[in-house]
Amino acid sequence: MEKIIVRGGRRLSGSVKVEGAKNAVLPVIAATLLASDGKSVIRDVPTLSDVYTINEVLRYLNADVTFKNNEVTVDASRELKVEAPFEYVRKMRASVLVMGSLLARLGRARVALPGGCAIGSRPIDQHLKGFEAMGATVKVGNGFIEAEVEGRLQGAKIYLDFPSVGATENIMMAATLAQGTTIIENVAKEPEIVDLANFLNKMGAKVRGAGTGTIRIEGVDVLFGADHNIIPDRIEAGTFMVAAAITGGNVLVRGAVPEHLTSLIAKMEEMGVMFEEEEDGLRVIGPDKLKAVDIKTMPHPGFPTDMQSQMMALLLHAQGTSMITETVFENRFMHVEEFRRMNADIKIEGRSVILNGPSKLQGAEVAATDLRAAAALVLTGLVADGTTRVTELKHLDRGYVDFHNKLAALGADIERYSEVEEAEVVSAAYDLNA
Ligand SMILES: CC(=O)N[C@H]1[C@@H](OP(=O)(O)OP(=O)(O)OC[C@H]2O[C@@H](n3ccc(=O)[nH]c3=O)[C@H](O)[C@@H]2O)O[C@H](CO)[C@@H](O)[C@@H]1O
Ligand SMILES: C=C(OP(=O)(O)O)C(=O)O
Repeated sequence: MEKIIVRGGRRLSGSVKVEGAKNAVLPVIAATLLASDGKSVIRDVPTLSDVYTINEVLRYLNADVTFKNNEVTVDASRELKVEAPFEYVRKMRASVLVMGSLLARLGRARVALPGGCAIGSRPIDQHLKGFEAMGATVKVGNGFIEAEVEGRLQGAKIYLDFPSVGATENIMMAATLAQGTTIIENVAKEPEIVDLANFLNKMGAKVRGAGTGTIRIEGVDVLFGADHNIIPDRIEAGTFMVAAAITGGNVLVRGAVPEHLTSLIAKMEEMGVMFEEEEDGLRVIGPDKLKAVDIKTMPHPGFPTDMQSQMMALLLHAQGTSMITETVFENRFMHVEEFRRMNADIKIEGRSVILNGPSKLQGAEVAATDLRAAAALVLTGLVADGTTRVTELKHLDRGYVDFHNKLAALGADIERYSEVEEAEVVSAAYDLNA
């Protein structure tokens, strides 16, 4: 088992570079399947386990995929298979994003049912509702979802019950090759949706309105491979913003796009954190004392649920009582128990948590319950008294490249070990003391 070991008490300073966005690159790679002609070249791709997984899914589907030097090349011009099996979908729910592309290109797609995960039940009914509106027959059975259409998908008017990111992306991809015009209403407005629409348009699609509440897609007959640079990861940027603020540090987050981070910056400013926009990023200056604030997660441009646990770490360190309300996922408070192991004064009340700060945080052995919780526990370790050991790092590796090394370069006292290596370090320390 691998662990991150962090000792609290250092102020962070210097600069850190943000990677390409995980949540943008996964749908973009899924969209490359739409091209029956030509290669796609995707740049600024982060070396994350989720990227390796989506590449494996595409290879299984018979696309030719290479990944080196942060560049993914996909040639999907060969005959493709229609099925994404459970072994991939289990590893990463976003595998379900190949469904729209396969259905549009082949008229059929068979994808293992994703099931729930640590943050909620996460159904995909809105994705399927969209495919059905476009003329597909959808069947669920034997652990698979199968969608099929005779001839081509047909343009349709689709209203999403909730602005789901994945449903917006899957339906948008399917609609690019449909016959006629598709209008999707109440869509997600996340920057990653805009990035996907930009990529689809480079492939020859006609997508308008991404970033607003209504997207209009005029179907075309064929799409081609295209080149694309992925946008910077706003959640990774936000995580380093919290790292700077929690330690009272001064850090330049290179590549952070302030317009993608409006709600987070506003909340952190309310807490007393200062920001300076610089040419290549955003400087974050943490105050000596942070003020308590209330937060409610919402679809973009509201406060992102993917920053909820990192913000919890920051609020534990603030003066006074705060409330965080999670409205996007019904079960995204699994990390609360782990924070309690670090002496956090925090309680769950329905869909909210109440935090009393500043908690006298103590180092402890804690286990990551999901990707963002992993980062949040490390952030808490940066200010806890003593040593914190964070395990279950498979979650962290889904979304952060070299997290501990980036923090160490900013001055954090942090290492990552396998259990065997840790035992060696401890015994070497005993030898030195002997
Ligand atoms: C790979 C990726 O981009 N992941 C992001 C994406 O996940 P994902 O695309 O799965 O998130 P959605 O926006 O679809 O889900 C939001 C909410 O809608 C519900 N829902 C969704 C679809 C559906 O058909 N039916 C339904 O009820 C979900 O259960 C959840 O409660 O957006 C989330 C919300 O910003 C982020 O936390 C994830 O990091
Ligand atoms: C929840 C997340 O991702 P996913 O949708 O891939 O599980 C996340 O990035 O925080």
